[in-house]
Amino acid sequence: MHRTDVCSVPAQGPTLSELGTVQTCAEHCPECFRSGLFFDPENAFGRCKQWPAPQGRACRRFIAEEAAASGAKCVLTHNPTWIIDPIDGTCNFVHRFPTVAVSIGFAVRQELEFGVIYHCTEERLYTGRRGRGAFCNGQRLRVSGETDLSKALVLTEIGPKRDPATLKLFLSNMERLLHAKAHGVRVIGSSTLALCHLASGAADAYYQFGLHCWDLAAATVIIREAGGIVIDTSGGPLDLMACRVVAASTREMAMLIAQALQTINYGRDDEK
Ligand SMILES: O=P([O-])([O-])O[C@@H]1[C@H](O)[C@H](O)[C@@H](O)[C@H](O)[C@H]1O
Ligand SMILES: [Mg+2]
Repeated sequence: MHRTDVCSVPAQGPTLSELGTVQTCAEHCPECFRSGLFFDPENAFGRCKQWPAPQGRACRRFIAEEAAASGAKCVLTHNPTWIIDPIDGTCNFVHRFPTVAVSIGFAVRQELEFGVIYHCTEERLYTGRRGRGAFCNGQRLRVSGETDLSKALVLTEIGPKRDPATLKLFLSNMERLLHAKAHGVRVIGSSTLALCHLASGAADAYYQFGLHCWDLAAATVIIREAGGIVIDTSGGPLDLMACRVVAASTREMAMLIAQALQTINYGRDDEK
């Protein structure tokens, strides 16, 4: 992915460079940034002095859905890492259901620094940078702040497994939330965009088993910067590689949902 591909996205909001991405890169690794290596995956291997990689391996790394599908390992090291889902909502895309996004997150020292999610059909660019806020086409994002489940719109996604035991757990989790009187439960077919709806206040909570780090990385920064909470389904801190999440507009709401859920085991991204 070249910088110009992202920066030419037709949106009224901040471009990636306006967002501070370029500065982030420059701060983290001035030498690579000056030499232009930062955005060039072809040249990104073993040439960064700021983060010398053992045995000449890449100092800037990429974790991406299609790379993982071709057998690449998902390992989040301390090196600067792009975490990419080139098309989220693939099933929607195939059916021309217009809920499809591109998601790009960036982590340094295992800390999520910024995220960009582009809702292609709506031309909405969601951005978030740690400590600098979250925006959609230039408008500041704020979560709803809802704490009452009976007033909450809760989003989830089905996940890829369709065996009877998994489906039973999935449906039973939804049933538990409906029994707990959630105002509504929705499945829209794109975890990244569902998480953006939470960040914008259009939904109040999200949970899922079976999503991946590339579905979560960018959205996590955007939600946190919009004032929301992103945690593990156990109620503990988020584990980006654990293929599960609860996100909500408040900690209270996140804990209510975490406590209602039965675990569906999808393994870990970094053990596949
Ligand atoms: O395969 P993909 O369309 O990029 O991403 C998937 C979608 O967001 C889907 O709704 C969700 O259930 C999966 O967990 C995601 O991995
Ligand atoms: Mg995806």
